[in-house]
Amino acid sequence: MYSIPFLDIPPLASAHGVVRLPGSKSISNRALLLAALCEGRTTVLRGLLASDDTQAMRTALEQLGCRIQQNGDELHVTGLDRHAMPAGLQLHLGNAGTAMRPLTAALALLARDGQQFTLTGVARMQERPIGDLVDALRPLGARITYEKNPGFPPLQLAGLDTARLDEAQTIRIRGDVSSQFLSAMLMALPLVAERRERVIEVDGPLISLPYVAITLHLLQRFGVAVRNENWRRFVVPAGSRYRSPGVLQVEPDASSASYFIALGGIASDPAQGQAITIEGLGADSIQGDIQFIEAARQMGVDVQAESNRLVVRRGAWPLKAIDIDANHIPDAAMTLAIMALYADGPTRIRNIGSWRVKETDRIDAMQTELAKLGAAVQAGPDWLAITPPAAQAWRAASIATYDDHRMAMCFALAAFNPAGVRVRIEDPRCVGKTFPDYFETLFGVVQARAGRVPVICIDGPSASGKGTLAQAVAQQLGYGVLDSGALYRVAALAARRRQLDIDPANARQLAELARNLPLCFDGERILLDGRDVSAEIRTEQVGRDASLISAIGEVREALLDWQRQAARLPGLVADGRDMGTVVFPHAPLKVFLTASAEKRAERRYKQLISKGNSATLSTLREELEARDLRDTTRAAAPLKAAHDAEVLDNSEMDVQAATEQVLRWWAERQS
Ligand SMILES: Nc1ncnc2c1ncn2[C@@H]1O[C@H](COP(=O)(O)OP(=O)(O)OP(=O)(O)O)[C@@H](O)[C@H]1O
Ligand SMILES: Nc1ccn([C@H]2C[C@H](O)[C@@H](COP(=O)(O)O)O2)c(=O)n1
Repeated sequence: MYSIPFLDIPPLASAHGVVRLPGSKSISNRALLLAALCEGRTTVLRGLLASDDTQAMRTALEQLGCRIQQNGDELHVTGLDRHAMPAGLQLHLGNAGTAMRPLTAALALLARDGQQFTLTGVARMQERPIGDLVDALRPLGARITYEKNPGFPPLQLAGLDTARLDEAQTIRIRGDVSSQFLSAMLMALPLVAERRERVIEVDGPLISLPYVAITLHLLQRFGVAVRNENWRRFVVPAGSRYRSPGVLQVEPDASSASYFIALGGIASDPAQGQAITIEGLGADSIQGDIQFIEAARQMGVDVQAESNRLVVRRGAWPLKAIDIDANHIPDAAMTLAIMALYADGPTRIRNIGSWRVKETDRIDAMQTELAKLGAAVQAGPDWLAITPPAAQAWRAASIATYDDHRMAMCFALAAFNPAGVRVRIEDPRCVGKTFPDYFETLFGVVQARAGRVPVICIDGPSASGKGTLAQAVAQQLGYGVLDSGALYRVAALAARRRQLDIDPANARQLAELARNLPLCFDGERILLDGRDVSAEIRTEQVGRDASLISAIGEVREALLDWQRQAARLPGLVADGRDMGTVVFPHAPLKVFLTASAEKRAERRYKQLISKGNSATLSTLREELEARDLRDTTRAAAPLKAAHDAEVLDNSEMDVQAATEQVLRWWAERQS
């Protein structure tokens, strides 16, 4: 997950490959709750989504006394003992509507007389309506009060007046604000349907009907067969009781699939045999958002839906503009708004009033952010119309995401714009709500325009601080880091282990060894022949050997592929001696980092002492100067500043100041 202030997505050209998506949020949070309501029984949930919203539900259930154990990809949930639930709890549900609404209904009916719970969430959750659900629960005897604003969380629950529960007639609920109110009631009513049936009638139109279908499907899996009378009236039969299904497999999220369906339609080239394949989700899905496929097809995308897999290719290009009632796919419909940028005319998305009460007012947010890219956008109370920008009228934009995961995910697709401008996604961490690895998954199947992954080169002499600076810059930008010196160190160590003299006379064997290094990067660890050598390669002895082996041209040539392969999206910071001159000559930013020999020797001395090694300052300085001499005077790729490098002397500069300077240069290059 990218926990950085912004993520710059460079211009992208194409996409192909296979993706596996995380579990459905809607199914995951319903399944967690229903498993918790199976008193004493254990349910094994497979493929459950791990995200901010499911964590909110999970934490709340654990606070209530539910036992939840992770076992690899499985979650073992043992149902709550309703009589042992601790009272006086405050449950913080973040911005998870799929936790707030169903837990409100379930706890309102589960709580004993006088047993208190507070349900709250982040600021935006406190602006998301819940009054219709509370109004439906009160006639049943649920004691619920608003802590701040009437109609909105936080809520105080204070148990159930069972006398009123017995008297209660048909429950009425509005269906036109959020279908979660109806779903929440449907999941809560089996808790009080032991002796008599419970009936719900929907007032007004019912929106987002497919989400109610998921609820009914899961209720069935958990042993409760609700009678659905034409989506207007629902009957929970007398004697209903939750029973664990044993094992429940959670499908990949169909709303999350919409980004990759759009991706295939925008960026895979069928002439080159390219496609995006989505595994584990297909025509048999129980999720309403699977109907996004139809909308994508209307726009000209070629989608082949097998029972458990989708294969997506670009069909019509440009995409076809459409006019669509998207009430049945409100979440996935946001992706249509981005696809509209690649269409042959204005696209109109109608009947999406529920967007206004989601994580943010999505109609306003979409209108504002699409306009930044150059689109002409009109909006009404429940519709949006998007006219795409002309090919060269696209503008580079910094997209605000409003703490809304879907804003971040769908706007990433704007990076395929024909003008080749970059797209900045602010607060990319917000995707943690439903798809923490969204950007990693995306970058796994897309290619940068002209193969140009952004690379920042940092070259310079030993102990100038290249590695430290590279890490700091990469962290700010979410880029990967190439420590090319480590490759020379590993090659030298491998040669020593094979008792191969580091001598130009052995150039051929050394190069062969370097080309086929049995090397593996495992996070911070470097494994050689399967053994962790991360510490061993940092010794002064290996440093000396690395300096010798790096002077052999054939070895340098052999290590080129290793280094170039490190250039992966969203970008790379490469540190070494010849990053800017040889390995990445087209890099848009090259920094030559230097400092006086005195300062560098001092830094190395402190570094070694702090790690418990013995060292003397004068010897270190001599060795450092000898290394400088070898590195700068060797014939093969000597250490020198590239002609177009920015020279940065950090003798009197701390790491933060140096990092800020490099980020300033990078920002200039971007604009
Ligand atoms: N600007 C700076 N001011 C003070 N200390 C620094 C600065 N930059 C780096 N250092 C410290 O200097 C030491 C050496 O830094 P670092 O390992 O990043 O250098 P390097 O150039 O990558 O070295 P090598 O080429 O040998 O791998 C580290 O302990 C680091 O914390
Ligand atoms: N691109 C590179 C990186 C490193 N080297 C040489 C120079 C050093 O003597 C040796 C070890 O590098 P360090 O880990 O200290 O940065 O490898 C090089 O020639 N080219």
